[in-house]
Amino acid sequence: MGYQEVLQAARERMERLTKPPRSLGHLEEVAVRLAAIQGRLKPELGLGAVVVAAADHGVVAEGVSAYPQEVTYQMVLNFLRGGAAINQLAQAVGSRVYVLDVGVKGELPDHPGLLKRKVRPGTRNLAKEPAMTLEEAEKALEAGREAARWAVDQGATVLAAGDMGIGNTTAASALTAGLLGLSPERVVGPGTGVGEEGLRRKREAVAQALERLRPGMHSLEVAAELGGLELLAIAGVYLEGYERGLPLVLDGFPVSAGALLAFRLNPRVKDHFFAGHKSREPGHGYILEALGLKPLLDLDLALGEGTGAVLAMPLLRAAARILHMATFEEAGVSDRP
Ligand SMILES: O=C(O)c1ccc[n+]([C@@H]2O[C@H](COP(=O)([O-])O)[C@@H](O)[C@H]2O)c1
Ligand SMILES: Cc1cc2nc[nH]c2cc1C
Repeated sequence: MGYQEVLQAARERMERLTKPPRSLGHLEEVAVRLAAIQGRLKPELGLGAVVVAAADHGVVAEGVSAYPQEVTYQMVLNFLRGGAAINQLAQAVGSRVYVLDVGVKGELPDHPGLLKRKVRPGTRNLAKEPAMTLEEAEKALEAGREAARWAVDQGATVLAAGDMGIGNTTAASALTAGLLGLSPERVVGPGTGVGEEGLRRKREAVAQALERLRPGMHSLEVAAELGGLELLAIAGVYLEGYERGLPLVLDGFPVSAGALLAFRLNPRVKDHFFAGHKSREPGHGYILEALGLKPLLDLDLALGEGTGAVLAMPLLRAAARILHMATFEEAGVSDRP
């Protein structure tokens, strides 16, 4: 049975389960979509994994972040030592963390939880010139695919992407504006917390980058122009995760910008997408709207790293169990007055 047939059969089963219709709210749609993705009426989720893609951004030279560039490198070390939010939240929900260096400035140590696939030490400044070449974009995408294969081969049954990159909300804003045809004013937000002046510089940087786009450009060319390397890797994580048949959980703004790119490269990935949460960053809402996704959580998070995605994984796991409930007929429960 194909995706649509299982989806239909799961919807029919949902109507016969021992509960009033639609009483499990949005989790019911999550459950039937999980059934369709897994091709079985009683879906089940085991191990979860998050691939945290990290890279630096030349656009930090424009003064667009509240933090210095070296925080990217320092936070990757923190991920490897288990001291970051994603480590603790992933541990709390029983999810694995895989770190991917696709463009961090500086030499990182070898570590069993780190895939070293640096394409270049950070993007070029997207306000002034293309963030990367098309060849570099393709390499970053492939690095994300490889990281996803690593996670799946180690037993992941549900996959998320996370991001780390000082300056990446500027790149994510540019990519979102470029792919959706939105103005910088609508998509640019405070990121790590820049003030009014910083916001003005961010909007200006995005506007300068958008001027280089030409009608009819391929999505991958747009992404190479705007960056960043980790956003391309994230698109690769989702494309590979889709091809391996896994449910895919989105995180906040930068991760969702990568997911939007994945959707443009293969629209079918959307069947496997779940929006983990709604970020505080204003541009995120436009992406979720464009993808037709309803976020599972709304906790005022604005961290990234995949935190909102792993927090939603227990909800997905629980939703899958709904289809294991007894039907009215099986349980001998009356279903009419
Ligand atoms: O996930 C989000 O929605 C999100 C919102 C704001 C900031 N971040 C994180 O903060 C960093 C980018 O912020 P900035 O201000 O340096 O562009 C990057 O490491 C992201 O993971 C993430
Ligand atoms: C400390 C810190 C941690 C982060 N995690 C993701 N983005 C981040 C940005 C900063 C500044």
